[in-house]
Amino acid sequence: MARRITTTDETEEDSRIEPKLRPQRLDEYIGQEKAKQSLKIYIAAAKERHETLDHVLFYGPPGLGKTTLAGIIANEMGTKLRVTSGPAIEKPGDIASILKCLSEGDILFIDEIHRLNRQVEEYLYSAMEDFTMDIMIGKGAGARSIHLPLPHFTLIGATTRAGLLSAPLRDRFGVVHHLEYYTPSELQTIVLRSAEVLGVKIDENGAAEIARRSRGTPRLANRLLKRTRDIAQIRYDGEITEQVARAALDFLEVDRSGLDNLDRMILTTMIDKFGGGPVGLDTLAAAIGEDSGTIEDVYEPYLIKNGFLIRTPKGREVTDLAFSHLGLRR
Ligand SMILES: Nc1ncnc2c1ncn2[C@@H]1O[C@H](COP(=O)(O)OP(=O)(O)OP(=O)(O)O)[C@@H](O)[C@H]1O
Ligand SMILES: [Mg+2]
Repeated sequence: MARRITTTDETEEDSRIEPKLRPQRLDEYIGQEKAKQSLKIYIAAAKERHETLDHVLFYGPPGLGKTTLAGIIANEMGTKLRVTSGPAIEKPGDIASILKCLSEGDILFIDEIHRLNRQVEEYLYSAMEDFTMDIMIGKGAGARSIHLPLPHFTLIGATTRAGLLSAPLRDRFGVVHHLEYYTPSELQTIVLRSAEVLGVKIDENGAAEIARRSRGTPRLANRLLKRTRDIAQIRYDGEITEQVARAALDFLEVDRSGLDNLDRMILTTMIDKFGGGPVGLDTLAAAIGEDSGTIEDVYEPYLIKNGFLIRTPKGREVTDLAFSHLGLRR
């Protein structure tokens, strides 16, 4: 299936443009007030004591700003950021060489930290807790383990699902924050800021229209801004007004609630073929030609969160809101 414009996963285009759009300081970071306020305090306190910040874990859906926050923390602490990811660290030797190269106060960012393998994870425990590591020297009968001190560092972990982290690893983070979906008004501010960085002409209402259709996700807001800019430039006079944004987003088939064709297809299939449900997940999957795991993990959460779909013991059911959104009657 073709990639959806509404995906919140990082695309190749996103990774080219995102570094430019990432806020560098806490004060430029919009929304996530709770996380921001507590980080502000912890950072100030650690700096005043000339200590490193406690290990930090961010969890929450893709594209909400976990990587961005890791960079901001390094900037605010005035330290170096070393970036890696769970799947990139294959063996204990890999993590040992990363840890060996850290300097006092450095920040180590491990993205997708739930994907660390068991052995690597166990290795991290002592590094996080007492800033030491045990390494094996030699082989066979002559092998011995030596105990090495490490510099004090801060580990920042990011994951989309905290539930996938083992308890011993989770417990070693002193600061844990869940990132929340953004409100339309926060996203509007983000769109206006990104437009400024990219040199795109846009007015308040144009930004609000993009924000409403961005599924609470800055990554998607930025992507829709870029696509809308292209359409504004070719079909209109370049400036994104509410009317231009509306026309562009309709053209991109992202509707006024942020639903795309696939979302609407799921809802209409449920209505046309199953009278709106309840319908079992597997039956629905077969009807739309997708596997049930993908429906459950990727397609359905946004529909459920926004009240278009509910899960009942008998299966999935569309709501009155879905009927009225599609202009249909029960
Ligand atoms: N609070 C914010 N203010 C402004 N821009 C933001 C904010 N949060 C995220 N962004 C923008 O959204 C984009 C995606 O953010 P980021 O890469 O940090 O998400 P993520 O949570 O790490 O996603 P993933 O789970 O896929 O790694 C970035 O380009 C950044 O510019
Ligand atoms: Mg990230």
